[in-house]
Order: sequence, then C-alpha cells, then structure tokens
Amino acid sequence: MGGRYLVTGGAGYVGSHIVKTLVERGDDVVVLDDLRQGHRAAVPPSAELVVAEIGDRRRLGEVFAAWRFDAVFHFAALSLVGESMRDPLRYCSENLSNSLAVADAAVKAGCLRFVLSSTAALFGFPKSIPIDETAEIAPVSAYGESKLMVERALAWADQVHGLRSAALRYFNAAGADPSGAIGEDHEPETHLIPLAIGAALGTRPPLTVFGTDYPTDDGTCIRDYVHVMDLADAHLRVLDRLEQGSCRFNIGNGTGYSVKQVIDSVERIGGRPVPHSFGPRRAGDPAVLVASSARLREETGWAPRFAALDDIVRTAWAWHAAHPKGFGDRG
Ligand SMILES: NC(=O)c1ccc[n+]([C@@H]2O[C@H](COP(=O)([O-])OP(=O)(O)OC[C@H]3O[C@@H](n4cnc5c(N)ncnc54)[C@H](O)[C@@H]3O)[C@@H](O)[C@H]2O)c1
Ligand SMILES: O=c1ccn([C@@H]2O[C@H](COP(=O)(O)OP(=O)(O)O[C@H]3O[C@H](CO)[C@H](O)[C@H](O)[C@H]3O)[C@@H](O)[C@H]2O)c(=O)[nH]1
Repeated sequence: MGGRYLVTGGAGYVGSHIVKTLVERGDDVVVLDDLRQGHRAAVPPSAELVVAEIGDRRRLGEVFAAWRFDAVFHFAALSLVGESMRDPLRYCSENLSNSLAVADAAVKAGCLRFVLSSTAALFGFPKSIPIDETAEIAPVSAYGESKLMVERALAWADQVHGLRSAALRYFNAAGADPSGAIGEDHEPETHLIPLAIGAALGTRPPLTVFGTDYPTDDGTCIRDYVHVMDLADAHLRVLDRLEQGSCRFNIGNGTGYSVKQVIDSVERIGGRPVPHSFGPRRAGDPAVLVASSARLREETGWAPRFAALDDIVRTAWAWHAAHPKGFGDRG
C-alpha cells in the first residue's frame, strides 16, 4: 500500500517534480500551495490541491485532520536571495513562522516525519570545496539565515516532540521532468539555466553574465547543478532514512560548472547562440559552490542519473522549447 503525504509548495518547481514521482509510484498526495509562484497545471489530477497560505494555522489544522499523513515535504518558502537582502525581516519572519506553523500542525496531528527544503546558502562563502555537512554554517543572506533558523527549530522539535526531520541542502536545482510534462516556470526568473535558454529561444532578453573576475579558470562563478528528478529521488530515499532519526544532507552532483560553461552547454544542446553580455558581479555570489554528497550516497544509496551538465540542460531545453510561455497561466 502506498503512503500519504502532504507537500507544501507542491505546485512549484522542485515540489511538483516530487509530487509527480510520488503519485507515479502510487502514493496519495495532498499539495498545499497558494499559487503565488506555483501552477495548478503542475499538479497531477490524481493529487489533491488545496489552495491556501501555509501560515494559516486553522486551515493547516483542517488539512491534517482530514488526512492522516505519513510525512510532510515542506517546499513552500520565499526563496530569492536578492529579494531577501532588500527585505530581510520579511524573509526571516515568514520563512520561520510559516515553517513552524507546518511543523506544529504535523506534531499535533502525530505526523512525525518532516523533510525540509534547505539550501547551499547556509554555507555563505565556503572556506573549502567540496562542501560537506561538516562545513562551517555561515549564511551571507537573509534567505540563508531564514533556512538555518528553520533547521535549528526543527532540531528542538525532534528533541521535545520526536519530530524526525531531514534538512536537504540543495545546491542549484535544474532541469525538467524528462517526459516533458512539467518544468521550471518562475516570474520573475532569476536562475541561470532558464534565463540562458530563454535568451537563446528569444523568449527572454539577452543574458547578463554577473562578473568575469572571479578566481576561477574563466573568471565566472562555478555552481553545482543538480537535476530535479535526482532531487526527487533523494527525497524518497531520505524518507526511509528518517526511520533512523533526524539527518541533514548536502545534495549536488559534486562537479562544478562555470557560467561560461553553462552558456556553452545551452548553445551545444539548443544548436543556437545564447545572446549575452558581461556585467558586474551580483552582490553576495560566492565564487564556487560545489557539494560533497558522499554522506547521502553512503547512507541512502543515492546516485544522480543526470550527472552531466548537458543531460540536465537537454531536459530543460526540451521543456522551455515546447512551452515558451511556461504553463501559460499568467495574465
Ligand atoms: N530552486 C533551487 O535551486 C533551490 C535551491 C535550494 C533550495 N531551494 C528551496 O526549495 C524550495 C522550492 O524551491 P522552488 O525553486 O521550487 O521554488 P518555487 O517558488 O517554484 O516553489 C515554491 C512554491 O511554494 C508556494 N508558496 C510559497 N510561499 C507560500 C505560502 N506562504 N503559502 C502557500 N504556498 C506558498 C509557491 O506558490 C510555489 O508554488 C524552496 O524552499 C527553496 O528555498 C530551491
Ligand atoms: O542572469 C544571470 C543569473 C545568474 N548568473 C550567475 O549564474 C550562477 C547561478 O545563479 P542562479 O541565480 O541560477 O543560482 P544561485 O547559485 O544564485 O542560487 C541557488 O543557490 C542559492 C544558494 O546559494 C539558493 O539556494 C537559490 O535558491 C538557488 O537557486 C551565479 O553565479 C550567478 O551569478 C548570471 O551570471 N546571470
């Protein structure tokens, strides 16, 4: 028999890929999303979509009372680094209080397994690469700080209430469901791969490369791009791992690619140029972020199916080329 799961933010980019994976293996899924960024069409018809704000404790209580969940996957959050530096108090307060509202409702309903979307932004400007779970936690954005506060609060919920949680620090989520059914559709879009593809397709303006004077081989920033379906697989494996207690994992491919290498990949896969220019650095961008996911591999047997950048970009290109207006639900 399948499980029954609550997915907050399940109409959004990463969440919708986990929802699809869950329903395809026969689980019952309830998505809680207010659609501020998410899309109704990203939620499969066999999942139940509750359109509500996750900070609404009364509504949360009703949802937990109506279904007995085996676990919660918590994706819904404010997640733009730049915006968090213009409005840090909102990021800290909303991300913390909303997450605690979900965790509190879970504890009250006796649902004691909780998977949190955390972030590489916890590590700020890392002292060494690759970044494993023992690396110093030192966020340099209010967004990163807000996720750290949630991780810390969840540790107390474990100690006092027995709420077992997994904090999954994703590096750069990228790519799309290979079936072509769902993909990334943010507005505003801030992520490199969809912006580069949009520039090549002519659906977005030319790309600006943020900084060419980083201490890297070609002067542009290096990131660790991890496919959303590999993230989905990690979430399922971590559910089983929670039987042994709370845990935290860094999730990436372990290989870094520069902004210029991403542009090259998009040009190779798309077969057309990515119009771009070179601009100044973006504030708060570390030169290099690459994960060590050795712990995740050892403890859960996880291994990425889409380890090569071209394979990740190919699925993203297919989605954007087939859906130039994304889900097509914006006014
Ligand atoms: N995309 C990445 O590269 C990345 C990297 C690290 C961590 N993360 C984390 O993963 C999670 C998902 O990221 P994403 O890129 O899929 O974001 P997204 O914006 O596509 O998805 C978030 C979803 O949550 C919903 N939502 C937000 N606030 C809500 C609220 N208060 N009430 C109800 N629904 C709400 C949005 O409508 C959206 O559908 C976030 O927590 C983010 O911080 C993402
Ligand atoms: O128009 C653009 C957009 C991005 N970049 C560069 O491309 C790289 C990747 O940028 P993204 O915005 O795609 O991703 P980030 O690495 O900034 O952000 C990711 O990692 C963060 C943690 O560091 C957060 O978790 C965030 O949610 C997640 O998307 C960076 O070097 C950035 O400077 C450009 O050159 N031009």
